[in-house]
Amino acid sequence: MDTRGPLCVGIDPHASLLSAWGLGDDVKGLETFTRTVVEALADRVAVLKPQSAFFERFGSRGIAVLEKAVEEARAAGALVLMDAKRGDIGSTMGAYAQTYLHKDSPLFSDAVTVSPYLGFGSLRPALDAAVINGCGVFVLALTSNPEGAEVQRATAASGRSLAQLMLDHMAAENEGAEPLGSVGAVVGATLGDAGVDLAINGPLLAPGIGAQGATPADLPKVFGAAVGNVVPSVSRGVLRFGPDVTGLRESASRFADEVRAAVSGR
Ligand SMILES: O=c1ccn([C@@H]2O[C@H](COP(=O)(O)O)[C@@H](O)[C@H]2O)c(=O)[nH]1
Repeated sequence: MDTRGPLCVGIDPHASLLSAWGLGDDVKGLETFTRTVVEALADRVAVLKPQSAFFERFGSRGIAVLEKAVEEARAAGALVLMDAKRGDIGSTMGAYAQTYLHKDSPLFSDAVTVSPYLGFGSLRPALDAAVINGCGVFVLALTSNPEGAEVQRATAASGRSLAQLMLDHMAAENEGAEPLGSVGAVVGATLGDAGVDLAINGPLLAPGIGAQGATPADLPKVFGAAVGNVVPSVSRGVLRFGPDVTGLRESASRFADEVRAAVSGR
């Protein structure tokens, strides 16, 4: 993030994008789409975020495309954040941790998104694996979709919102870590003022820029004093400029410039 700027670009091979790129909605189309994005961006953006669902829908052959993309993106110097939003009882979380956060796994990634809504403690195997293996987890706090609020803004027994309760757990995990801890939060860029304490001493993934209507200019309002720790994420907003490699690069570069201007106030 220091050398490349904080932008994260999502790899979301929607059927509609495959079609717009002149590709089939099949494994060959998926492979061409993914390779094009990785070749265009992995040597320049800080983070690439494959959305696992779009690969899983093609079964084992889709997963094979995903494995190759993870390996090639990391080899080109991008961090890979696997957007899989896993969450389960602790014993099953252990298997998810092995899938994404263990070095000998074919899907080993720099970080994975997880859901804490089976209880923050259920994430323990992933939290521990992240620290041991030098990786990260991004925990859902306040998601970018409007439906999220009915759960995430609900009041917990402590009187805090559920999202704040989760953020407080994240802050405890990251306490004392420098420069930032291994536990990040997912907080949508679409929220207006987030209205929670985001001082978790960890990175803040901000999806929702582009197709969901948020812009980089919204980041200071949503994140306040924590804006310097934000990793803004755009998928369709960049991908719609493909398959032209220059189009993809220019679009990512425009978003990166807008983020820089918004965060520095210039
Ligand atoms: O709160 C969340 C968490 C994750 N996402 C994911 O990010 C991308 C957004 O894609 P766009 O095309 O930029 O809208 C997608 O993979 C979501 O599953 C999110 O949107 N909000």
